Amino acid sequence: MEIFREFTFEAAHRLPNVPVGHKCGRLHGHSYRIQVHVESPVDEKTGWVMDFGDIKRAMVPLIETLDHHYLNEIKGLDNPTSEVLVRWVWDRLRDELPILSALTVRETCTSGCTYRGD
Ligand SMILES: Nc1nc2c(c(=O)[nH]1)N=C([C@H](O)[C@H](O)COP(=O)(O)OP(=O)(O)OP(=O)(O)O)CN2
Ligand SMILES: [Zn+2]
Repeated sequence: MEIFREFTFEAAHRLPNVPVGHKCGRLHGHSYRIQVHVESPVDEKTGWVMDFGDIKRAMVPLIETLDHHYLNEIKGLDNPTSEVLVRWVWDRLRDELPILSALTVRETCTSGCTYRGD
């Protein structure tokens, strides 16, 4: 079974590689949302895949690195598209959460990116 927990953070960014005049080349910010999905059989005794609190504990250091920061200044995020950001989070979370199955990053209510490690 797959469960998820959602996190939010606020951050500024600009996309340095977009065509001249593209709005995303200008400094702007988003209220990002990240869904962290984990998948494994439901444990018979606990009745859960894993404690939601343990997902939170794994994510907190990453959220602290991202929240209210200028993403372009963070190592590995010099071109902070949703696609780059979702891989950046995956690479830092996978060791803490071996049953990580998917990550969805939303920049806006209508735009986002899902990564399953492939
Ligand atoms: N594939 C991607 N395309 C875009 C990304 C991205 O990370 N990956 N990022 C952006 C910008 O960051 C932009 O701020 C968000 O894009 P968009 O959905 O266009 O935002 P709007 O809310 O302004 O959408 P409108 O429908 O134009 O109001 C752009 N593209
Ligand atoms: Zn943006």
